[in-house]
Amino acid sequence: MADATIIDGKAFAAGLRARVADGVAALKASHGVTPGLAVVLVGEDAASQVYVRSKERALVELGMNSFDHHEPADMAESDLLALIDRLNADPAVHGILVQLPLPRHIDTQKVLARIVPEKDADGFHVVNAGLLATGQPGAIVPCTPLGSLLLIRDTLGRDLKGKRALVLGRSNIVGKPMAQLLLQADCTVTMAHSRTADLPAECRRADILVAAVGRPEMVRGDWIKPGATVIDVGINRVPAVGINRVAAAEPGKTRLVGDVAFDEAVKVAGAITPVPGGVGPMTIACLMLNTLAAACRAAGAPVPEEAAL
Ligand SMILES: Nc1nc2c(c(=O)[nH]1)N[C@@H](CN(C=O)c1ccc(C(=O)N[C@@H](CCC(=O)O)C(=O)O)cc1)CN2
Repeated sequence: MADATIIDGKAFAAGLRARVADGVAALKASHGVTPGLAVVLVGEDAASQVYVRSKERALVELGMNSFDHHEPADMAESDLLALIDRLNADPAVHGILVQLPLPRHIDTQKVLARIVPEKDADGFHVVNAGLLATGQPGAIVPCTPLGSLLLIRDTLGRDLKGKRALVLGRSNIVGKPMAQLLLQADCTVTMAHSRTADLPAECRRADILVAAVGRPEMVRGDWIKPGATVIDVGINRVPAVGINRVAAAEPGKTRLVGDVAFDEAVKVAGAITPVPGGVGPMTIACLMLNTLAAACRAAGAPVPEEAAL
């Protein structure tokens, strides 16, 4: 059997970003509005700093305003809530993003709930989760599941009716919204997690397998149905030689792996996302899309089709 098609998330994300840039220019021309995203980072988490810088750079590249708020790790929760109140009230801010994880002394749910739902560029607010779960229009969809769906559609076409989909992982920001999106697309959806009985057998039934469990290379090649579409959401940093290998790792050197054992899975799947270069780049591209969509809604302009599920 031929190896799987590699789903090039980096290339798809570049195309999506170009479409967002066109949309931004069109909104400026038609309504005189420049979309703006407030990017809030609390603390010095190294990975978060990298992601936030990428987001701020992307906003500027696409012609949008980036309102950067980099706050100290010991910022009081009440001060963060007050900042969000100010951003909620600022008409130049169409979207608000609070980079996660937040420092432990801050209640994440309380902070996310404070963002007004129409500026919730991440789609994490319970109102947006509720709109998505009840299939109502206007939901802002979380970026990673939205990006994953766009890659699935690009691979399999828009008609996913009757396909068996398995979502491995039940987080509020990936697993649950991903399952809702696939359900809305008329897939038969199973949600699985670390406690699921006979997980390999459950996975083997899936035409579409989305792995978002945060465990390096957990999904093995023989868990995959031949020809399945595999979307690997995991981004795990491991010692350079990797897990499950005998040789010692070079001290200090790391590499990224997904939740799927890629070298095994690529021999069985029909199509698969790599890590890096698969779902990851779609997360930031979809944040740009959600910001444009929020600005369009605020201006009474049509919302880009890819954001209006
Ligand atoms: N408020 C949010 N916080 C977090 C989110 C989120 O969507 N909203 N997601 C993650 C981190 N994240 C964006 O914030 C993110 C993760 C990974 C990538 C990405 O492009 N990954 C690359 C590899 C990058 C590397 O070399 O380290 C890839 O997979 O190709 C982008 C964004 C947690 N927090």
